Amino acid sequence: MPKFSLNNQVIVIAGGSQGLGKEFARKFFQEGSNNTVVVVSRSRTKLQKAVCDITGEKESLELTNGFRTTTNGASSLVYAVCDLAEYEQVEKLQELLESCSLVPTIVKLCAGGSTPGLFKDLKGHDLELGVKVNYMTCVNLAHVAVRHWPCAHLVFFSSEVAFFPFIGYSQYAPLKQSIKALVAILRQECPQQRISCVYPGNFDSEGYVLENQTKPSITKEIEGASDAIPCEECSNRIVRFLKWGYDDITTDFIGWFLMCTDMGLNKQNNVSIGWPLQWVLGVICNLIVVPIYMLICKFQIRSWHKALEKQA
Ligand SMILES: NC(=O)C1=CN([C@@H]2O[C@H](COP(=O)(O)OP(=O)(O)OC[C@H]3O[C@@H](n4cnc5c(N)ncnc54)[C@H](OP(=O)(O)O)[C@@H]3O)[C@@H](O)[C@H]2O)C=CC1
Ligand SMILES: CCCCCCCCCCCCCCCC(=O)[C@@H](N)CO
Repeated sequence: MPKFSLNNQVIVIAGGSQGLGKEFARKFFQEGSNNTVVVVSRSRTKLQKAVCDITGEKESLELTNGFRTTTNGASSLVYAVCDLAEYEQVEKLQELLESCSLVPTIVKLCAGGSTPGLFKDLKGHDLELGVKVNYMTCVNLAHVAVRHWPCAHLVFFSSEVAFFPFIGYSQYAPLKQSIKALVAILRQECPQQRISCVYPGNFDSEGYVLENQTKPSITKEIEGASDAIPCEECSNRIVRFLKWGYDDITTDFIGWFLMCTDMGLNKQNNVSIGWPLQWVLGVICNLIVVPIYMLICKFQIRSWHKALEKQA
């Protein structure tokens, strides 16, 4: 299994134009050496701005046929426009990388985002976007990676809601649970490949600011246990865990605790921090703490519905 290092890597960052993806790009570019960082997303303008922000240059470089990395040990940062929800576009991206003799050693599958709201209030378009942005981007890129880059370390980004889906996240949580299932299967099918999965709690990104504009108050209330941390802090924690060799990663205490309650058959071939403790704590909590919490939660949701009815 490859050890995680910030040096001498070829890194593809899906969703690298903003938020956590951009923060990872900055880290590899500024803190590491001899890296080739490729940030990938749909929006050319966002990508160009992200690259310029990180390099401090006026111009950004697009990955094109014939691109060659520098040979002086410095890192390069380039962008590639690709809607990762479209399989053909992901294949084109792979061909482009191959034409530049770039074989990724790390793939970060950071694209994702939610439109919180009650299921009945969401538009058909929102539902489709939820599937595409959160799941199709991951499954497409993972497929190309497994076929063409069997030595690459894959880092998936799910969410704490994969352990506990709750009111307001119908457009999002089922897809983050799907990522967890995909990861479990890929670990069995590709034992030679390092496959990590991060289950972040809230962190303060562009996407987080946007989702908060439509987030129902009850959703905010329940997820209050996961205070938003800065992107940089979030990426630092993730890097630390990856360096220690953990492959199931949470970014705050409540996330680690939620994982305890979900240690069943999906926890094979991998370790998370304090996993023996997680098994034991999980058993006890599922017997005692979870039933009490579910009652409290049920009560919170019922009061919220009642208050809403009164308003109407
Ligand atoms: N912020 C939070 O509180 C939490 C976030 N997460 C997860 O962590 C990851 C990073 O989150 P965050 O930084 O907040 O995300 P942001 O919403 O800030 O950024 C999402 C990125 O994904 C890209 N993207 C979206 N759709 C596509 C697509 N079809 N093809 C290619 N790129 C795409 C966007 O770029 P563009 O628009 O240019 O395509 C953008 O760069 C996500 O998977 C998110 O679900 C998990 C738990 C909590
Ligand atoms: C005994 C059990 C106690 C349980 C307490 C429950 C607390 C739940 C906290 C969940 C926080 C979810 C954060 C992720 C949100 C996310 O993914 C979005 N921001 C999307 O971008």
